[in-house]
Amino acid sequence: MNIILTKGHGSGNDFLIIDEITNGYSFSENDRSALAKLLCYRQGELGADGILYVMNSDHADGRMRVFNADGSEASMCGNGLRLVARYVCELKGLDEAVIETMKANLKVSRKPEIYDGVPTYQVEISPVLFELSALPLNLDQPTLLNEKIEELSDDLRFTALAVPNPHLVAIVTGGQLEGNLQKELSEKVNGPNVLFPDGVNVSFVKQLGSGNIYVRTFERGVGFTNACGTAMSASSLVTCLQGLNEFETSIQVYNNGGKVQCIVHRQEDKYQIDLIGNATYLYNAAVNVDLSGGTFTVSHQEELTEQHTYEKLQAEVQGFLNTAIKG
Ligand SMILES: N[C@@H](CCC[C@H](N)C(=O)O)C(=O)O
Repeated sequence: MNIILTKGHGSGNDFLIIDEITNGYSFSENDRSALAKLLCYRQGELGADGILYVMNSDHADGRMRVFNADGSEASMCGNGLRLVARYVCELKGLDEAVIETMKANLKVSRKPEIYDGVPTYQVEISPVLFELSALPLNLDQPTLLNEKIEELSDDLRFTALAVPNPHLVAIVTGGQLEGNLQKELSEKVNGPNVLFPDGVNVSFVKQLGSGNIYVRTFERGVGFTNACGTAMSASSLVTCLQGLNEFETSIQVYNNGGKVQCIVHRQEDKYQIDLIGNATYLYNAAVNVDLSGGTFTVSHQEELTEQHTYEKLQAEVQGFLNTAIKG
């Protein structure tokens, strides 16, 4: 089959965007998963953290389905939703839209550039659920809020939440970011295990002074990525709950691929997060795929120039992190 796609990224979390609205593909469920495994394979010609399928919705402006690089489908993707927001808004000539995702219809909108020349979108991250059954996390208690999990670590305290994909968040020190601790415990909860039967995205978060945090995430279905949008949103919320940052105030969230802003809204005991950041396109490509043989060739690739501007933002962030993260 012949497929045309656009590769893009949100904070260096990179995706292949496949437009099922205009191109009339007739993918089966197995095809979508198999395409993710084949095309996202990092050592292959394209490589990505996942595929974003952009589809028609019968009640929203568009629909997003996200498949991780291992072929599993996720209920939500924050960085990916910014790319889909841009794609749908540009396709339909809109400045704001509603995108159907697996569990919610989410508001998205174009925003002033976070950095000169960097296309910027805001997406709604919601619903937020703390019930352990929503992840699921098999512990004999209803929620886990800044508490230890003895099977995972003697020292770290975790908060578990679904936004609505599952996240496990720990606020750590600079020292705890070093070494293999995050990798080891993430591999444990994303392999066959009793605690998280569906796996979980694991984030280590460091407070960098008021209103600034650094988040590093080991993603379910992928491994370490440059950034994870839902994780940065969930982590921002956790820091507000712990009194480290403020609700209703913009938090600068630094990551290994750049920087986003999160605003955490609280209404009684309900939460919703605005995630604001880049939606950068890297190239357009056409591929010829033989799914039964598990091979593909790239027949056309057109590089875009947006990344040059993004790299300036990235360089500034890297400079800041080199000193900020050590403290
Ligand atoms: N990178 C994404 C999340 C993608 C899905 C995640 N790996 C999962 O399986 O839940 C984001 O930006 O939120």
